[in-house]
Amino acid sequence: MADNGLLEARDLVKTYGSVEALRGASFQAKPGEVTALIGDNGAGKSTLVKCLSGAERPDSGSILLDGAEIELDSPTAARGLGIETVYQDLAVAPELDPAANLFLGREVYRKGLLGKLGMLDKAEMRRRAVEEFARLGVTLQNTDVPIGSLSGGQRQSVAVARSVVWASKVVFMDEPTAALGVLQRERVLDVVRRVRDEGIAVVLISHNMPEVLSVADRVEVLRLGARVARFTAKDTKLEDLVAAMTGALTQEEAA
Ligand SMILES: Nc1ncnc2c1ncn2[C@@H]1O[C@H](COP(=O)(O)OP(=O)(O)OP(=O)(O)O)[C@@H](O)[C@H]1O
Repeated sequence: MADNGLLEARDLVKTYGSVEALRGASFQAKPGEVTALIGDNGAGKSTLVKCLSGAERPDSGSILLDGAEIELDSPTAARGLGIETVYQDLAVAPELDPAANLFLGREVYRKGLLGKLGMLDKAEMRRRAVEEFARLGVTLQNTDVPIGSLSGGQRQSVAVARSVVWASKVVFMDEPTAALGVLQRERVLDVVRRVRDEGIAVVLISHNMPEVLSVADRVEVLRLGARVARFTAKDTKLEDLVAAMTGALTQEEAA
């Protein structure tokens, strides 16, 4: 459980050749809140998330966790600080069962002879997976089958759970409900809410504005590589979000 985890980006600049993907972008994600990161296509959302999850290095600007400046030179470094990312493209291994997916890359081994790593401890992984799925409210029809045979919503819930289980501070979710039906979408959003309620800072990247307003506590808007507006979701209408995304409404000076 996290009781801290304020993540901040200050004035991030990132260029790809002649393209300025981020032009002094700032951002804040607070513990125990869902912060939606929205913006039109090409606004810089993915680039910002990549910088904040260690997949890209900004050219300039600073990143702070709990008020202290941090260097994120790899996704492993970010994970080491409790920052996890759920990608849009469902990073699960379809041929493995849900428990094995939860522990993918972080497998539990039994102690072998002379302290060497022994066999995979499947029973322990399964026990912990059942516990974690219950905690996060992930209900699976069958936990003994390859995840590829589950529904899209169940697969996505496992993908979300997999990052969340290891995240102690911040989780980025890039369009976690894209391509899901209405009921499946609700199930994934319930998992998102539970994670938030455990005190993690959840960052939701979404193009679905009704979904943003139903699940987010705060909304930060990027436009042309800079933050242009911030909203408290409960006081905000869909039109306000659209106005900020298109540039009709500007609260903050773009860098
Ligand atoms: N690896 C790259 N090489 C060159 N240009 C890039 C690269 N990544 C992003 N860009 C450019 O940077 C800008 C911001 O892209 P980014 O993907 O961050 O936006 P986005 O807000 O996530 O958009 P979308 O909603 O369409 O996914 C775009 O103009 C994009 O073409």
